[in-house]
Amino acid sequence: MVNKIEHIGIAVKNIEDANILFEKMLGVPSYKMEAVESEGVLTSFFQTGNNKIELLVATNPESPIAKFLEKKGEGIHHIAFDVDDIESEISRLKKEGFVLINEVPKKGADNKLVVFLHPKNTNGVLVELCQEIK
Ligand SMILES: CC[C@H](C(=O)O)C(=O)SCCNC(=O)CCNC(=O)[C@H](O)C(C)(C)COP(=O)(O)OP(=O)(O)OC[C@H]1O[C@@H](n2cnc3c(N)ncnc32)[C@H](O)[C@@H]1OP(=O)(O)O
Ligand SMILES: [Co+2]
Repeated sequence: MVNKIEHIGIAVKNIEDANILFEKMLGVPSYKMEAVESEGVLTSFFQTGNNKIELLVATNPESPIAKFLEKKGEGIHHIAFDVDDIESEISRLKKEGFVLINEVPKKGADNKLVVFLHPKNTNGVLVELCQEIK
């Protein structure tokens, strides 16, 4: 079951500047900054009500965020959904014909297991599924 939107990922060039901007915009400070080496990203999370924003800056030139910024500039990078059982969602979505970028869940930020669906058959939207690590 795909539940609520877990976070919206936004690619930024400078995380310090973006933190200041989003704190002004949302009226709350970032509650957590966390590097995810495997993705070559440093993340910064904001929460307003039930909504989360994940700011992402590249920590190396091979990072997907570096490539995205080069190609498209700053902006919305992905939409993440909360799921109860990531393994069953993987098999369900594969049966539905979606292309998974990683078929084995990997450790994401904010204590989650994550997989990504390729934007080529999601109407151009990079979709992430997140399961809370209990
Ligand atoms: C996991 C930590 C954290 C968390 O929440 O816990 C994160 O969210 S980390 C986020 C960063 N990690 C990822 O994005 C992993 C999944 N992404 C990838 O594997 C790649 O970025 C991929 C496969 C989506 C694209 O990589 P590729 O090397 O193929 O780049 P191209 O520029 O050649 O793109 C191919 C094609 O896809 C379009 N594209 C790329 N990125 C996006 C995007 N974010 N949203 C929509 N579309 C995207 C790109 O425009 C190309 O389309 P084309 O029509 O061929 O121009
Ligand atoms: Co994310």
